[in-house]
Amino acid sequence: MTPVVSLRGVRVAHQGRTVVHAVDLDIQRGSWFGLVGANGSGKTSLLKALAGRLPFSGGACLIGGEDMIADRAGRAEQFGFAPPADRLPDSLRASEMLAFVGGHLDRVRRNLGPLRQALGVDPLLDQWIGNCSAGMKQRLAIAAAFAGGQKLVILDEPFNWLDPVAIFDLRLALRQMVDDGLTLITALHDLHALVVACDDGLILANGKKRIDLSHGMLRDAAVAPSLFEKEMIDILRAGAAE
Ligand SMILES: Nc1ncnc2c1ncn2[C@@H]1O[C@H](COP(=O)(O)OP(=O)(O)OP(=O)(O)O)[C@@H](O)[C@H]1O
Repeated sequence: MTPVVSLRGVRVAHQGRTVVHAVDLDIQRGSWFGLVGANGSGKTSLLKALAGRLPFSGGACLIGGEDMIADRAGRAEQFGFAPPADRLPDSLRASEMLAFVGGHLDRVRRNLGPLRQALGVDPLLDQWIGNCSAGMKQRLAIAAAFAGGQKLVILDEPFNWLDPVAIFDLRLALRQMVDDGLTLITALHDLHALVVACDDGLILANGKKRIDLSHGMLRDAAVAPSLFEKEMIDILRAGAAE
């Protein structure tokens, strides 16, 4: 099967310092890809570049078979991307922010599908964003990534700040959307979420690919999660020590 996203040797730099080094990855359409790595390992930089919020400084980026390495605006159109929850505009109501992203609130509601219920979006719509708690802002940031209706969505640590019920409901709703054709790419720190939700993934260490997490590895991990956790922690510790 041809991957919908294919990266070859991509690099990302901040102020001339390369923080993502020659990463290769392939993501299949209708799958959930999990990116794992230590703090500062380059996950956000890689995801922002893929979503067109940063330039790549080298490599090849094929999306739907089209080379988009130099087309930041094109990548930004292709991907729904959650803004950082603490950067949402305080002076807007949630409904205004979501309508701004999605064009019209009715369209936003349709695009959210099962997330509308899972994130409890409706009771938040009339709230001023500046009056929302950290978890409420996180729900709105995730909703913003889906408001435009893209079939490729990137979420950077989506479960941060959410309460246990919201984490559970969000995971199930996202999985349902992936099973219905969404391609989802998430940075994750939670190895449990990686195992129960993701189809494939990779571990980044110091901006380099450490290992691919294949579908088979993640299915085996679901059978022996403690063993998998220990192996992953050893890999992450070794990567951080290099
Ligand atoms: N705006 C920036 N300007 C300069 N350097 C940056 C900037 N953003 C990130 N970096 C650097 O890039 C490297 C990778 O950071 P990045 O945020 O991509 O890591 P991460 O894996 O997402 O980390 P975390 O798990 O803590 O969110 C770090 O060394 C960081 O200091």
